[in-house]
Amino acid sequence: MFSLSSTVQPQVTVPLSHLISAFHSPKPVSVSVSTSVSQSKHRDVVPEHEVSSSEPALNLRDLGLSELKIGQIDQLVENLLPGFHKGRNVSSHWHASHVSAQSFFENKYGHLDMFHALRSSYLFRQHSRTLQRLCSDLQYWPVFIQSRGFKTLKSRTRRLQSTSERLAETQNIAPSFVKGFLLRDRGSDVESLDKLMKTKNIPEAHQDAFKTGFAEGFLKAQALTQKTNDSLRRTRLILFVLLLFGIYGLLKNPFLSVRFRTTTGLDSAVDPVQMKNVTFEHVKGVEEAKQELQEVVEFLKNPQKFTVLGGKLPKGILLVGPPGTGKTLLARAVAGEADVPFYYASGSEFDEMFVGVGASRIRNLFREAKANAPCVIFIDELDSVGGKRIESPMHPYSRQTINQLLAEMDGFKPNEGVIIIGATNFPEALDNALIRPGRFDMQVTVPRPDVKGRTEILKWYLNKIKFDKSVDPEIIARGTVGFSGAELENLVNQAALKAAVDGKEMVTMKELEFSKDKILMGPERRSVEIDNKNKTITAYHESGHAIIAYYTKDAMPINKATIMPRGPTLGHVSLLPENDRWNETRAQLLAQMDVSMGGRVAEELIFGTDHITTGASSDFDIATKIAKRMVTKFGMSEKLGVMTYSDTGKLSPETQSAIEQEIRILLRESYERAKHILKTHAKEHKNLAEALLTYETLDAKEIQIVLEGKKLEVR
Ligand SMILES: Nc1ncnc2c1ncn2[C@@H]1O[C@H](COP(=O)(O)OP(=O)(O)OP(=O)(O)O)[C@@H](O)[C@H]1O
Ligand SMILES: [Zn+2]
Repeated sequence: MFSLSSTVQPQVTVPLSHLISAFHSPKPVSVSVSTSVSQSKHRDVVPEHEVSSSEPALNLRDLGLSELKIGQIDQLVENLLPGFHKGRNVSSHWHASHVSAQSFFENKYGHLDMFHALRSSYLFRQHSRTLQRLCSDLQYWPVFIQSRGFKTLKSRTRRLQSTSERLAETQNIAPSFVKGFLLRDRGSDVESLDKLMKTKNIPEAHQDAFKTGFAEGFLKAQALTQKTNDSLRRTRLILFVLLLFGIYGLLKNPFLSVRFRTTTGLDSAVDPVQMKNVTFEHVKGVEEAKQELQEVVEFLKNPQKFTVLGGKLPKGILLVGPPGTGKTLLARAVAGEADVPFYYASGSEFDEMFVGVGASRIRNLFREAKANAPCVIFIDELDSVGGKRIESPMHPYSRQTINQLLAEMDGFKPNEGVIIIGATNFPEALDNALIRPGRFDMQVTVPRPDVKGRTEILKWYLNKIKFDKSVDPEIIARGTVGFSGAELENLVNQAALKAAVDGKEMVTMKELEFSKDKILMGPERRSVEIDNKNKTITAYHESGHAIIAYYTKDAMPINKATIMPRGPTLGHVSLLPENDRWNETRAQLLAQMDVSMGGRVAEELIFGTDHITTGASSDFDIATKIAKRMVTKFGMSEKLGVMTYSDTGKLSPETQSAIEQEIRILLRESYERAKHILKTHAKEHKNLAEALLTYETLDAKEIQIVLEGKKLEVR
């Protein structure tokens, strides 16, 4: 029985739409008019169009409803669409063509095609409310209209195609939830129902009831499938929205986006770094470089001013200097002073193993920069991208990358407002094409800071921490010859850390000295147990150096003496030049040799020739180097004259032995002078060694107190 009780009805709303789309045959009606009439009788030969015109019946059979009695179908439709039958005969402008189609149906099946009405526009006009209500849950209106469209277009052209092809077609064009229904193996469904009734020997009288029951079950199953499909669709939609949000978030988050971009490689974008907070004020001890870059700042501030006068500024500026001297900082300061975007790139970023990636990164960088001119592009480690174009398996595509860089630099006019600043530690490694006029044609040297520069840098970084009034940055600056800005910053930072570890409130000279020694000679080795004998030898050895330094006129002033093991040494004496030495006199060089000799002389005098140690080897290294340079480079040997001897290995044996002879004499004389001083100041030597054994480390003032024969205050 087709009982569409109120409890079943909600479920029926689902298959109704199926029924509608399945039964819907919206091919142009005029076609079916002309063909159906003329060929409807030839059953055995089934021409193309007849298959089409019988499509509704096929669909009915799909449901196993083909043999339902008219009365039963009426009942079903009445239950689905109350009042439907009353309005059936209302004419519409489509009506005429429907009649012919209907008459064909009638000829074929012996009854009227009730469901035909369901498909007509008339139905919607008359029963829009009811249908709307039925379909509202899952919004079938659009679905219905859609299915109408695709059927019209496709069904006519592929009628003779095999079933499998049809299925494939259906799969492509049908809305997903209709597919399940359409894909059903039509023939087998019908057969199985008919077969079932035969095999079960169902009597004629009960066959109707059986079919009704079957149809009911079918409708329920369809409802269930629809529900499942629907919730699946909803889940998919939610996942899709979540995915979209995820991608959006990924692109918005700067940290993630950077990572994302670097991994995408080819189309990686470049973001400028605005460096408003970095100005020339932040870069200390490189006054000349700052002055040279000042005009670039002016240009970036006002490019028109330069263009009007016809002046041309360099496109590229090469900052040359050792690591950590502030090249990056200077470039940032240029952008900061001019208040323009700063694009940072490191040469190694362009050095890619993959073809074209490096070149494409350069392209992106310049494209972005040009769009945001005036601006500064900074390429750190320029030598790793712009090095001499040597083919190497490690950098297979470097040639491409550097060619791209050259092309980009040629690609814009000098006054376009883009300034490229490159930095390198090895200018000689750069490709010549890069440093010719029109590319990096301006070179600015950024040297290691001198004592004044170092003092300024130390003051600058000391001002960022808490430090004691007694701290004299100049003393530290004098003891840190050759330190770069970065190393001095590190020194101050290490001192602050040391003070914090020791629980001090402020950084004093002690911490600064400590961190200086740590950087110069490695960390202290407090845990090393040194026996008293070795400690004593070390104390006399170091005191020997200190005594010579103290009593030799041209030696550098003493800064500190210690017998605390540090790095590879057991102790050391540090001397401070009053100033950076640009030149050294003969007397100063000899004094340095004498001070070096002091250690071994002390060992020999105190412990005897048999007890001298290996500890003086590095002292002799220093002394020998000085002596050798005096003879072969500085023309300071009377015997060998004012002449330089660069490659001593290629010299004649006589000259070689003459040089050796001279060096030996210089060293022996130095040794003798040191011996003389130590013999003369044996008492002071002993006092100093004992003070070192007691206090381990003595600074310049304490050394002076001891050597003057006064007593040290107990620390
Ligand atoms: N002249 C300086 N004045 C102040 N700070 C400096 C100076 N030089 C270096 N520094 C400090 O050291 C840090 C590192 O310096 P920077 O990166 O600019 O050196 P660099 O010359 O570019 O080194 P590299 O050649 O290794 O890239 C800077 O961020 C800054 O804190
Ligand atoms: Zn020594």
